[in-house]
Amino acid sequence: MKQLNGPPTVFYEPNFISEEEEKRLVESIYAAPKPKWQQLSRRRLQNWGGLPHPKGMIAESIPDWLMKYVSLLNNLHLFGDKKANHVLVNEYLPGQGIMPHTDGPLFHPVITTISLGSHTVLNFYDRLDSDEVDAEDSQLSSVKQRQKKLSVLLEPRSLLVVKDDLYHKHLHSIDELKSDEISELIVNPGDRQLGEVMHRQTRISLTIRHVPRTSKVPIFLSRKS
Ligand SMILES: O=C(O)CCC(=O)C(=O)O
Ligand SMILES: [Fe+2]
Repeated sequence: MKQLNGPPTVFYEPNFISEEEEKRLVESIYAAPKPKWQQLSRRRLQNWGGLPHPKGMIAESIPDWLMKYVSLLNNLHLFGDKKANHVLVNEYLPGQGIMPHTDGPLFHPVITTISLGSHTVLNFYDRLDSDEVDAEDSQLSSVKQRQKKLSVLLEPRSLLVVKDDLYHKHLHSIDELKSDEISELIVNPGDRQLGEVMHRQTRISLTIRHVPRTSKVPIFLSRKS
């Protein structure tokens, strides 16, 4: 996997999956029952594998069409001696994004992301001493004063792996834009020219992680479903 021209703890692999695989994944995600979607104010998401919670995640099995990719990453030993057991699906329409945040203590500090349908640009910021890191999925309001440190162009079908320092000491975000301009901050522009503008389409991301605290469903609960 390619190491980027930035901190040593970010890896990027273009065309990690094929167009056919991308198409199948998108179809399966949109075939999920409607209540599987959780609508946020400016994007929507699906949780697979359970709902991460400070008290532990009640593990649910991940369907085969998705488990295929979880196993693929596990077999690459990307999570050290851990195995990924959770997939967060985020859908972003053009103009949608995610505020600067850290993924917090609910996850083992390796984030792997497969992008589908569109490119986007993921930004990283230094964490300030005043930032509360231990807050769950801490969203920070003082965004405006924050300087972007680097950005990564995430192309459709690519895999991104972020870990260790970049996980703990930085925040990440996606700007709420309909298009992105190739800037000097992008560490992997490929053969794109500075100033080139890329228009976003609907993007779906699969964030595949290991949730350390899990518990089994109590028998009386599993019977009810
Ligand atoms: O969509 C992405 O690539 C990033 C998602 C993310 O940062 C998150 O859900 O915590
Ligand atoms: Fe995140």
